[in-house]
Amino acid sequence: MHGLAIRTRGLVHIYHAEGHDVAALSGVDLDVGAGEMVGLLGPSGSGKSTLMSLLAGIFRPSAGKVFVGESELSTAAPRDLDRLRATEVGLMLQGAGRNLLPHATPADNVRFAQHQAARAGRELPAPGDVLADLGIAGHADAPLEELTPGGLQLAAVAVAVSTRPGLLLCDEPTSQLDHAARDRVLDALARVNRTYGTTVVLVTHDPDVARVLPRTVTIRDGRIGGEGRSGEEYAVVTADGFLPLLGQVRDKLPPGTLVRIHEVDDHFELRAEDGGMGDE
Ligand SMILES: Nc1ncnc2c1ncn2[C@@H]1O[C@H](COP(=O)(O)OP(=O)(O)OP(=O)(O)O)[C@@H](O)[C@H]1O
Repeated sequence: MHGLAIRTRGLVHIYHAEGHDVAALSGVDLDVGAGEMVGLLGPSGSGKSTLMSLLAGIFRPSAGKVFVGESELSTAAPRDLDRLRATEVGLMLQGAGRNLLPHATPADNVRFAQHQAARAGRELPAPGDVLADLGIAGHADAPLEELTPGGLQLAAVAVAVSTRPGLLLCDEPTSQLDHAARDRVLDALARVNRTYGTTVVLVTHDPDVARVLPRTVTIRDGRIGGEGRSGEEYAVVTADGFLPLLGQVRDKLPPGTLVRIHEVDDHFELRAEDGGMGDE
């Protein structure tokens, strides 16, 4: 068991686009325990892919800190980031094809993905074993054209876990798959998580996927807007003491509304000053 924990503090990322800057993340405090499996949800453009890139050490944050295991990625030397990506962090980009060499078999793809880690002296599993874990050993030496969309996605997972990383990051691993293929890919990710203790973070837009994940984190406007536990939604108090409003409550408490929070016995009541609208 060798999962890596994630910790971000005050994470900010600004893209310097032509003529204007875009704040993609504006203060993300996220803790993921070693060996957790977490879904990252949120509307399009909310900052999910940016967060994944920062966790993978592809970008450096404009401000704030990112810890993956013992490594602090925002200040790590480029060669340490290279080494981490080659060995300890598996990244699966959106769309199976972006993760695979088109003219190589699944086994060759896994071998190729292991190359840098082998040079770094990491002990590596046999490509056949990696593919067997994902249930596609039978296609190890088949041309990629012979694989179904679900099979291709599993081959992409195999590439991402070819070095038995401590952290696996997957950007929409189940999009564009039918339900049976989606469930096979989800099962495979859950098996990797269970068997090797790999920490898994996956971006999804699919409510059915979100429902079966033990934990989800929703990004809204570049911040953590809520968390889910087995389908139940919660707001999360930020490190600096802010509490975002979720869903309908947000419509009922427009900006500028004055609220008081009362502690009553074993719970809190939130009372708006304009006549009780939005009680509780
Ligand atoms: N290279 C870039 N240059 C400028 N702005 C960017 C760049 N990449 C992303 N953005 C902007 O940053 C914000 C966050 O984008 P990001 O791709 O992280 O969101 P997302 O939640 O992953 O969206 P989606 O679900 O559509 O993939 C958006 O406003 C987006 O337009």
